[in-house]
Amino acid sequence: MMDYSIRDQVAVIKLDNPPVNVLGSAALTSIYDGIGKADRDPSIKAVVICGKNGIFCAGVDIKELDNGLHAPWIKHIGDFIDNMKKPVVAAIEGFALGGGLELALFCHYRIALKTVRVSLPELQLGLMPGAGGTIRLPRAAGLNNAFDIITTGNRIPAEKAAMMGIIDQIVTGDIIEEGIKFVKSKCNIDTSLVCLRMKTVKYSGDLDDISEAFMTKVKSKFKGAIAPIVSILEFVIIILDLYYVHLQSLSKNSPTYTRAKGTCK
Ligand SMILES: CC(C)(COP(=O)(O)OP(=O)(O)OC[C@H]1O[C@@H](n2cnc3c(N)ncnc32)[C@H](O)[C@@H]1OP(=O)(O)O)[C@@H](O)C(=O)NCCC(=O)NCCSC(=O)/C=C/CCCCCCCCCCCCC(=O)O
Repeated sequence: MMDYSIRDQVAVIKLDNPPVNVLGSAALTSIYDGIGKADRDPSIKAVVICGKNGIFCAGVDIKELDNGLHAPWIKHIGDFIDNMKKPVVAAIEGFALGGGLELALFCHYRIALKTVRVSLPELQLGLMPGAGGTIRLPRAAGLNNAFDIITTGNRIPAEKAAMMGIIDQIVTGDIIEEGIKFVKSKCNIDTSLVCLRMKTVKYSGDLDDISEAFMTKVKSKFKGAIAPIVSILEFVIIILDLYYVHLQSLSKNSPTYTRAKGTCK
């Protein structure tokens, strides 16, 4: 499910679940174990996560979702990386889709070949991007881009993703070599400064206007399946309301305040 190797004090965790490196229970366990091993090993200075077979990852194994994925749930990997002092880079080729993009967003950095496509297609499958996509994508790409990517499921080419802030660097050549070179240059960086979860969401305009506009768009697009879509979007909106930072400054009459307050425990 995963190859673990060490190159020049960098741990290389290579997903190996042919043909498209989906994340089932066994793959998730091996990634979690690999990251833990790299973190505990004092000789390791940084980590590269990449995929075999010319693809980073096609997401969570849809076939396993019916039966329920077993621990460690993908979010545990994100929680672990969030607290790591050693930098972790996702070295992406092919596709990073759904949980695959969410795994990449857990990492401190993302580099990609020009031919890469990324997306969060969960909504089209009746799922929500519940492995951190709703939290991290807006922090990488800004609110409008994130809503657009989440609600359309469109595959975003690498260069556009880089302009949005999802990809840190486009590279050519061998993606693993590039990953090692890149992450070695980040060994002295305070990872908490590049941890997406710690960042605030950039947006321009009024939060209520932005969210209502997207809600209207989604309602018209998913006719007949409004309830789950709306609840997914409500979830996204509530996260984006940034209660910790933003709630205090909202007018008590704002719909955003009412919605967030009612849901925030
Ligand atoms: C573009 C592709 C990747 C490749 O295309 P191609 O080369 O043409 O190959 P294919 O023929 O399409 O595929 C080859 C085979 O692989 C199978 N395949 C592909 N993708 C998957 C997949 N994701 N799962 C299973 N199997 C897959 C395919 O069927 C072929 O098999 P076979 O040869 O026919 O047998 C292309 O394949 C493609 O586009 N794939 C689909 C990509 C996709 O849609 N990905 C998204 C998957 S969903 C996901 O990732 C979801 C993530 C988050 C889930 C959240 C769930 C809800 C959470 C609840 C919230 C509450 C939790 C709170 C917990 C807490 O707080 O703690």
